[in-house]
Amino acid sequence: MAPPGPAGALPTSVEPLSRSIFRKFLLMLCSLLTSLYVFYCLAERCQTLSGPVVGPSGGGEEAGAPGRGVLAGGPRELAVWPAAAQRKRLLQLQQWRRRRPPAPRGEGEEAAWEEESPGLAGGPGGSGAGSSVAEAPPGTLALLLDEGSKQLPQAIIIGVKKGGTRALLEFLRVHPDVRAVGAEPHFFDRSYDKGLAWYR
Ligand SMILES: Nc1ncnc2c1ncn2[C@@H]1O[C@H](COP(=O)(O)OS(=O)(=O)O)[C@@H](OP(=O)(O)O)[C@H]1O
Repeated sequence: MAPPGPAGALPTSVEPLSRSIFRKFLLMLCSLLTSLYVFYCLAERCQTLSGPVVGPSGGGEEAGAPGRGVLAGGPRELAVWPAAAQRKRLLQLQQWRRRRPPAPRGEGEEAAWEEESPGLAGGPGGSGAGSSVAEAPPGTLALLLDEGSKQLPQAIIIGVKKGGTRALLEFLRVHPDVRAVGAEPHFFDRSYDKGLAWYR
């Protein structure tokens, strides 16, 4: 029979075991923290990236065939972008209307308001030397012209077939103050008898 070991023999056999568990725990904690940090960095990077401009999929006249030479993104994509910009501008204008001081007002009040909202102070509704539509945020002009309501167009592109009218429309559409119909309405040659109510 083996002689009993010295006092403390049991703790020495247990110690390496707990040490290895502790080391594993540390390793797991480190890898968890590293993956959390990587995830955090990626999330931050995603926020700073601009979102993709994605148009609704599907064919149709507006979708445009490849190789038509309009823009690399294709007409569908361009048709979507103004809608997002419009929503943003609508919000801007709503904020601007909320913040606009009631008229009439004194010179002091106006100056204070213009200090508070320098980017919007030039919008219509303001007065004085600094007020002009050009100083308002982009897209304000279209909103102030009651964009979204049923109106007759302010400009019409007329052209022969294969004359490059689609390309012109798509390039104009890029501007945030330009709102264009999706498909060609063909009012004057096909739907004139339906009247202006149809055209609006
Ligand atoms: N800047 C410029 N220079 C030369 N050619 C151009 C330009 N812009 C558009 N295009 C060509 O015009 C064709 C499309 O014209 P439309 O948009 O009027 O076509 S459509 O009739 O409405 O279908 C189309 O030609 P095809 O590709 O032969 O169909 C376009 O490539």
